[in-house]
Amino acid sequence: MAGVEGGMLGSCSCKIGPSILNADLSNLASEARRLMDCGADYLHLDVMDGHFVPNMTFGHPVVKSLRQHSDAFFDMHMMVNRPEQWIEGMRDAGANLFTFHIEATDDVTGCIRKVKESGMQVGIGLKPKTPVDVVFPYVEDVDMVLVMTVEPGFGGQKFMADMMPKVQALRAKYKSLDIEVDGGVGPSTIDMAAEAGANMIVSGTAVVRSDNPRDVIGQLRGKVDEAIQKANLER
Ligand SMILES: O=C(CO)[C@@H](O)[C@H](O)COP(=O)(O)O
Repeated sequence: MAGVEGGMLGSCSCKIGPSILNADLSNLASEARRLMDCGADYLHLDVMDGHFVPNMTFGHPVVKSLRQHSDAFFDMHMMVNRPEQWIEGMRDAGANLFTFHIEATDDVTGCIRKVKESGMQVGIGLKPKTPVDVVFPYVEDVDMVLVMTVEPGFGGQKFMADMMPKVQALRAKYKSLDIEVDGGVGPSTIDMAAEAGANMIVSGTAVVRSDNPRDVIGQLRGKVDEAIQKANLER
């Protein structure tokens, strides 16, 4: 079973992580199995506290239960205020990657350090209105940067193409950084994300509501692999 030691980041290869937000949450274990069996590389688990975002989902007790049924790499997207308070709980629940929002804490450096000390990998997320340069001072210390391509809080929203310059700016500066995009990503928008330089692709509605999630995951992977190959040839 994958625990907090389960490393996956660092190679800047294509990874597809379905978001379970719009899945059947009453059958989380079978949804997790279904998505991993369809070729997902990891699961993106959206934690919302009703304060940082106007929606609520679940916390570490649910993650701990899910861990009993899944070996998947758990990417925790912590849409919560004061993320520090949930580090230990998520680590004990079996989370692998703890991604907090830069807007959610006054102590970004301390939060990064605490996540690392817990043994989990660490990501920093940026809401759409947050400029990308605020994350630059921390990039060398984290495993991944998440560029939100919708306002966090709900699945099924429209992809914000105007977030792509942030991805491009990060990719131009950090060739081997894992860059994740999240929100409205599917077969009709993946080209923009892939060409901008994203390599970790969160896709919720487009995958979980599809009649053929395997095919959607394959399409997303194909576009990202193609863009990575092209970028490597151009270097
Ligand atoms: O974090 C969020 C929303 O806050 C995302 O993970 C979305 O839930 C992704 O779902 P789609 O936009 O792909 O439906």
